[in-house]
Amino acid sequence: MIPPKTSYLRRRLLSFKYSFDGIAAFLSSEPHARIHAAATVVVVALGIYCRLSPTQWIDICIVTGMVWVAEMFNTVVEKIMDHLSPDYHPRVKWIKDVASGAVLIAAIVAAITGAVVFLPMFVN
Ligand SMILES: Nc1ncnc2c1ncn2[C@@H]1O[C@H](COP(=O)(O)OP(=O)(O)OP(=O)(O)O)[C@@H](O)[C@H]1O
Repeated sequence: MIPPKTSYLRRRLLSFKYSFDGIAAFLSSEPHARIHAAATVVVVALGIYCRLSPTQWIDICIVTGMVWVAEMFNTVVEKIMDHLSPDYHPRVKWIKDVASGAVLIAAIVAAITGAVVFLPMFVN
């Protein structure tokens, strides 16, 4: 917790630090996160190799970011539910399944976008 008398600027800097701590915790504790990181590196390398246009880079950045955000929120939902309700409960199943469905939608949209951007460069 940030002490109440901390200056505004220092509060903002500490908030950034905690956010980066969260990203580092996600990367170090979740195998899915490392798979996403590897996939992101491959996509960026492919984008550089294919000399994507600025618009194509924006498309790829948006869908890649969507997958990261969905996966991180899904993980948070899982952790919250495991903490609050470790035993089997149909409502927990509903909550976890919907959160996981959000990740699937983001992944499908990313896959379609990736195919639309990259496939024409290799098929012609
Ligand atoms: N406490 C519970 N009560 C009811 N169903 C649960 C519970 N915990 C898990 N499940 C079911 O098992 C599925 C997987 O949940 P789990 O917490 O193991 O996620 P996971 O396998 O780590 O998911 P991911 O692959 O997204 O990381 C859930 O989507 C849900 O259907």
